[in-house]
Amino acid sequence: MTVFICSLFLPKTIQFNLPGNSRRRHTLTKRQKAFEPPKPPAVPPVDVQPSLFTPRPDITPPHTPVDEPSSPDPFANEDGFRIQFPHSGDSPTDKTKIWGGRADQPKSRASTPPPADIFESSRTLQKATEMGRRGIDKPRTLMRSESHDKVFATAQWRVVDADQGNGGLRNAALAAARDGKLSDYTWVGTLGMPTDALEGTQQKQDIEDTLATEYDMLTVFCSDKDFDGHYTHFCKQMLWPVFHYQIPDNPKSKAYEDHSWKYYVKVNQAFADKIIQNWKRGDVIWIHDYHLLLVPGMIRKKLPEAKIGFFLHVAFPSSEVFRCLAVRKELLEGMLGANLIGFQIQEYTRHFLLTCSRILTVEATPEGIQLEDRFVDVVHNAIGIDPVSLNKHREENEVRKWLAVMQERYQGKKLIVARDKLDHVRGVRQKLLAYELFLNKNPEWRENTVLIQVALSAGEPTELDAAVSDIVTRVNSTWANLAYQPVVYLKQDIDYAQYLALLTIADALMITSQREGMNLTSHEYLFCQDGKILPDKKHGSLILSEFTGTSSLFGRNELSVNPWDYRQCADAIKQALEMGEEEKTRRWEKLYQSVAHQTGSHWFSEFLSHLDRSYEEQHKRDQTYVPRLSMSSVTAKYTSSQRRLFILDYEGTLVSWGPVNQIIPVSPQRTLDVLNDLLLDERNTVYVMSGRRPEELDRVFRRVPNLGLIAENGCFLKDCGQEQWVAMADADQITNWKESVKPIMQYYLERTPGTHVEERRCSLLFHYNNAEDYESASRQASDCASHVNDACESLRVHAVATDGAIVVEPLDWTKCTAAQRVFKQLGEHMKSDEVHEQPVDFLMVVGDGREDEKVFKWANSLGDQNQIKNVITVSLGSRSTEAAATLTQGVSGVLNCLQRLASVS
Ligand SMILES: O=P(O)(O)OC[C@H]1O[C@H](O[C@H]2O[C@H](CO)[C@@H](O)[C@H](O)[C@H]2O)[C@H](O)[C@@H](O)[C@@H]1O
Repeated sequence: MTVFICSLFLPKTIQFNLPGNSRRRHTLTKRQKAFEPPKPPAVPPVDVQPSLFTPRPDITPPHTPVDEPSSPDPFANEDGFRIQFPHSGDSPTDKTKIWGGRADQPKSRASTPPPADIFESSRTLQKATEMGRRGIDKPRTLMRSESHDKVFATAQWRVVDADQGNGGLRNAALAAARDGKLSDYTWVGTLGMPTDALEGTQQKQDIEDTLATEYDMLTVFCSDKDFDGHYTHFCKQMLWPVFHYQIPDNPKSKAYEDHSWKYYVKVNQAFADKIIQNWKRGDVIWIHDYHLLLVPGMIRKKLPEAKIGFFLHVAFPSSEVFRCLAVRKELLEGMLGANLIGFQIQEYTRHFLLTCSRILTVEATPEGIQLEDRFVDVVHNAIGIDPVSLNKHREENEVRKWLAVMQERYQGKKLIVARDKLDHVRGVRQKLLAYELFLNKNPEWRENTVLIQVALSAGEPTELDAAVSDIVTRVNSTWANLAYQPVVYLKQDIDYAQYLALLTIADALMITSQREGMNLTSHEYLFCQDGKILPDKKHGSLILSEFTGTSSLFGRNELSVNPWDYRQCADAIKQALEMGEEEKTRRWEKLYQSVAHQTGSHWFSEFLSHLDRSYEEQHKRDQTYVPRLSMSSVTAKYTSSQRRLFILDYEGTLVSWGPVNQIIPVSPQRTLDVLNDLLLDERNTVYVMSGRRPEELDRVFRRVPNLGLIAENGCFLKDCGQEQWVAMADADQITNWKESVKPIMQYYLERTPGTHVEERRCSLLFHYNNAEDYESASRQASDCASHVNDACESLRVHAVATDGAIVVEPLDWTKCTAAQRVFKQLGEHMKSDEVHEQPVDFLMVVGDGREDEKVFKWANSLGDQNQIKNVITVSLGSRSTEAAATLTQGVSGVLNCLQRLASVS
């Protein structure tokens, strides 16, 4: 059994040894790489603040990017997108490596050809500058042309760690494998670099083979243009902002444009195809994140039996935001191809369930989504870090050396640190403004506090870069002096050793994301603050945005802030720096517990075990798995029992479905005959259950004396042989919620021609089957349902979608509660009877709908607990079911079955 871990980027990629590239670079030892002397930049970088940080002769600070003259953009493709190369925003991966650009990789062909006078070398350097990477050796001048392609087709290459992708996921998988929780696994993903130039070459085949055989990695190749449209445009300009609440009301938002959708589909399809080609029965497929939302559905179409998990690492927004996406249905349907969908925290799970119920008009329960033919489990399970590897790496010499440099450099200063990707979502601008306010308000802290902000480029320079740089300049020019610089702003990444040193020496970490799925930097910070490496620096404070997933795990032991509230953030900085040791330790200990408990390895194995359970459970409910009812077995059980109880659904089971909005005057004679025949045997008790009103059922069954009736899905009960109906539901409660729901329904009614509202005693129905425009009416109906569910949550009612109608009904009285009452009464009735051990020794439940599932479940549990010797639960139709048997011949199959039982003695 193989576990396929599918993420957009493989943990490995390819580094080419290009002619003209310095060979020295490839032969450097790890140590040499870390301490190689810097090459001074040709032009001082514009966006890096002059720093007082004087390097010691044996330690090399990072290279600063080189400013290149601006030139036409050869990376723009025909759709006007710009090729961008992704890079990591979570913690740097835990290997010392060159945080290099892509000088050594093929250029994308997604763009139109560059003007002849543009040399690739300058483009490469510009890319490196943009990407904020470490200095790179200048390759020989290359044109992006056939000859350029040939260079790549023949160049030597090697497999290296990729610096893009999800570091948290990678670390969790490695940790799970190390801990023995994951044995045979194969990664599926792209190389995260342009590959058109390799097309048709032996090189490409060799790379693919090497990754497959030596690294257990399946490479997904897609054209540069598809990748660009998928990642740079659809993922980064549409999904990423919307998933992080950058609402398309903003005139600059691109969320309404969908011309890059086709690239998103293509890349998702390439992933699905790769997995389908390699899948074997019993394999597990686990797909990760918002880049691959369609893959579960695409695989499900081809492999209905596959075990598929999906985990969303980023936030899932409120349904009000998600519904702005033009392809909202397709995205949700894609995700619902999985057996289990995971989110980081409960809030995202709730949003997803509600969004599905609104947009797809499907039934959402707290456990998941009931589709017509399948159930999809939905769960929240937060990712964590890997303390074991973190512990190992922070012991390394490089970390200690950087600590020594920083201790000396920042002696007597309080350090607030941060490392974020520079996009709007991460709230770097808000953080700097809050810091500025803090310095303005607290003169006593000026000259004693330094904010070290590492900012990773998020692609092209934007207005945000300029705005952030302006604030940095303003703060520094206001408060700096010859010996002090209040903000150290590094618009580039740092290596892992520096990162760990930064987290260890900090007095506070400040995260002000406007939204973020989780935030593992804060976990790593807490871990590094245990005082093991620097005993006199420990238990630093954590200032954390309340809009991160992590914040919901930390129980306010962090200094929780709203990043939009600058004053509060500024006060939090002061509080962090002035907090007494005792309070710092108390808070840190609690936070550390969460981090240590919820590790990446734990997350990984938990999800996979949950997927196993969901898959098994869903298969039990699967129509193709649930066996057909065996007539001989049911007959044998029937004849061997003395006290039989039948609970039979009415419409769809004993008669075909009639128009829901019309009163049915009579039942077909055959149904009435079969029921009467069953009741001829006095060992039989028969109840019919329905969503219909009591008076309707009275009319329909007036010629079946001794029949028990359950009306309005359990709100009314009429026992066998009784004249009177018993109201099960609390009348006041019903009146109360109806008062709230009616105006909501009225609102939608007025806006949707051809719909009507039906009032039953205990439920309200919004019928749209005969609407003039069915499509738009069904959207209105979903909105109506979610409106009711939002507004009436506390009133113990819920709105559910049925075929052509929204039904609002109470949560506390169901067909199941009525069936339980019937069973209880029979027990009480028979208490004094010593002949029989069980009040009922045969229970048969037959149904076809959503409301019948609860009755099946309850009945099965009575059988499991041995409270009833023979339990038979039978479902009709094609929905997934809790029933133990199915009948495929519809109503006539049910009537034949009951008739046969009635005819045996
Ligand atoms: O920038 P991308 O390549 O599109 O990827 C998005 C981000 O993915 C990873 O972060 C996400 O997963 C983390 C672990 O579950 C979670 O902590 C974070 O909140 C998510 O956004 C990756 O670590 C980031 O660098 C990427 O930007």
